[in-house]
Amino acid sequence: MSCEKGDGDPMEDPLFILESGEVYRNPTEVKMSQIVMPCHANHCGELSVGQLLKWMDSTACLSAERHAGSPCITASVDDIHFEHTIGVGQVVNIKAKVNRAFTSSMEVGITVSCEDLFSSCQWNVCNAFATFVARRTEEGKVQLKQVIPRTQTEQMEYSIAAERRRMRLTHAEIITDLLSSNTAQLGECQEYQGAVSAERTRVESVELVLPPHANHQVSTFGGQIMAWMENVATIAACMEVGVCAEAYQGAGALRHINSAFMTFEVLDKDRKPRTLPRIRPEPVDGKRRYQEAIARKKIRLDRKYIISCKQTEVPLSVPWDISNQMYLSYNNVSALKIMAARSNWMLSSEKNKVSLYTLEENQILCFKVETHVTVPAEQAFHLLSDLRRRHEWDRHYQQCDVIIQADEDDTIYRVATPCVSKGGKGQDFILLASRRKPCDSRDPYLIALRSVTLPTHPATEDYTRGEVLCAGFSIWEESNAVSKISYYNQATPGVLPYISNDIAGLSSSFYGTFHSCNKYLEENRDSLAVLSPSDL
Ligand SMILES: CCCC(=O)SCCNC(=O)CCNC(=O)[C@H](O)C(C)(C)COP(=O)(O)OP(=O)(O)OC[C@H]1O[C@@H](n2cnc3c(N)ncnc32)[C@H](O)[C@@H]1OP(=O)(O)O
Repeated sequence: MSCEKGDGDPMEDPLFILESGEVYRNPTEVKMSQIVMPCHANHCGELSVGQLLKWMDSTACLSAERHAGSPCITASVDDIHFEHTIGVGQVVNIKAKVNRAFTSSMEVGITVSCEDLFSSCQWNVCNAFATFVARRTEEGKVQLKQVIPRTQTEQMEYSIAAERRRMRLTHAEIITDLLSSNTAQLGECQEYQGAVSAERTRVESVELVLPPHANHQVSTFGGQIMAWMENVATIAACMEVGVCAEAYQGAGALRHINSAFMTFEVLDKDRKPRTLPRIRPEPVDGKRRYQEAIARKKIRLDRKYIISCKQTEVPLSVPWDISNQMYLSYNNVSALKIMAARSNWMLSSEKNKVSLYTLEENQILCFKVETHVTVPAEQAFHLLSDLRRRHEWDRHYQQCDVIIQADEDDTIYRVATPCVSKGGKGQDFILLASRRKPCDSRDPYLIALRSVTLPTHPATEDYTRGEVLCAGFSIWEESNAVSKISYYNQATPGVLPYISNDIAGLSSSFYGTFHSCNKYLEENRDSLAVLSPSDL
């Protein structure tokens, strides 16, 4: 844990001075601070996670309602990783703001930090994303107003919120696919000596919903339900605890309310993780749950590895497999969105209406080439997203083959490029191309590219294996007939030989290549059938 004194990231500051000089505060931001008292603590004297979830839910609900202007309800909360425990006497600071509104639902970003008042130390505890839905009215489903992102951070969050939504709405499908395609790899339920029967860890609690458990809409607080769930999970605790909440009234039937999977790490007296006894699952359903728990663990680890790591910490090429396809695709698109949302791009040069921008951050050079074409954005998107046609305008794409058509939006290609030095070898790249159409008029069309590794396509002697960390196109519709095309590339050592001359010389083949790109797009502006690789 690092002790950070001070005001934190200026981009995160609620009062932000815009380029126009205007002082800006996010209108949906809600902040709440609480001192942790013994009544909030668990048996270890630390703030109970359930209590924290309650506070987070209340803060986020206020933020959602401030945006919606009407009552809202918690639909779901994405995985949360709690990085630190919080002790009695410490202060919890919770900040929530609406990142993006869709139709009737909105994503609320929540950050929790902890503060020791007497030492002025503060540290991050967790970041979470919750989805709130505006309650239907007599007229039906509510159409929320759009969020207008103003700062760079807000623009990034707005843009990536669409990707997170895509992921959360397909989460159940990922688990099903992983179970059906990968059962053998997930591991069989083995017999272990001293294993504890799963039935022995079962804990049930019945709670009577009383007025203090209700929210201002006089229904049970989502956070309260999460707190009750955390309570039973703590009593049952092994590594992953499945919790199901059901409700009934009088002699009425049980109604499923919510399910959650909580992961606990048990520490020994030296605060080191303890090895826990194995679980012996019950037959049939128990074995299914056991397999599902292994699948979820794999997904959690993939998510943590691929999504939570900082760009600079992830190895350039991540192994691709069907179970992490969704996260790699997310990572691919969100990395490009983050690069595109940066506001500190410097114009290096301009020629024939093609502009070259550079950006240097953490000693990594990124560049952006921007141009306008008289081609509708959707057509440009189709033409540019089929990498097999890129040789028609980019001489670096000597050969390009589809290796895997993962789904309609994700394709893995092998691209071979000519050698750039005398007597040297050409390079080849295994690239994941992820395409996205806009969710609304504030989104561009996107084609994101990054390297992946595939056991079926190892490096060969004939080529040097190159790697792309983050590259791709964003295509904005400027009018029905005109689009703005931006090409981005984060220069890894493998890509540098192709660009260093241009950046230094501020001219030559960049402009040639993008001039050819314009020509290619304009010549194919009216081509009727543009095949996507999946049509093959
Ligand atoms: C995490 C803690 C949750 C709890 O503790 S439960 C206690 C508090 N919450 C509640 O009582 C909510 C109970 N649930 C409900 O009322 C409904 O399921 C809910 C959330 C209104 C959705 O109703 P539906 O019939 O599915 O309505 P719909 O298909 O028109 O969807 C409305 C919008 O909600 C979104 N949605 C539904 N389930 C989701 C989920 N699991 N995660 C993220 N988003 C979700 C859905 O995409 C739709 O969004 P949009 O309108 O297109 O913007």
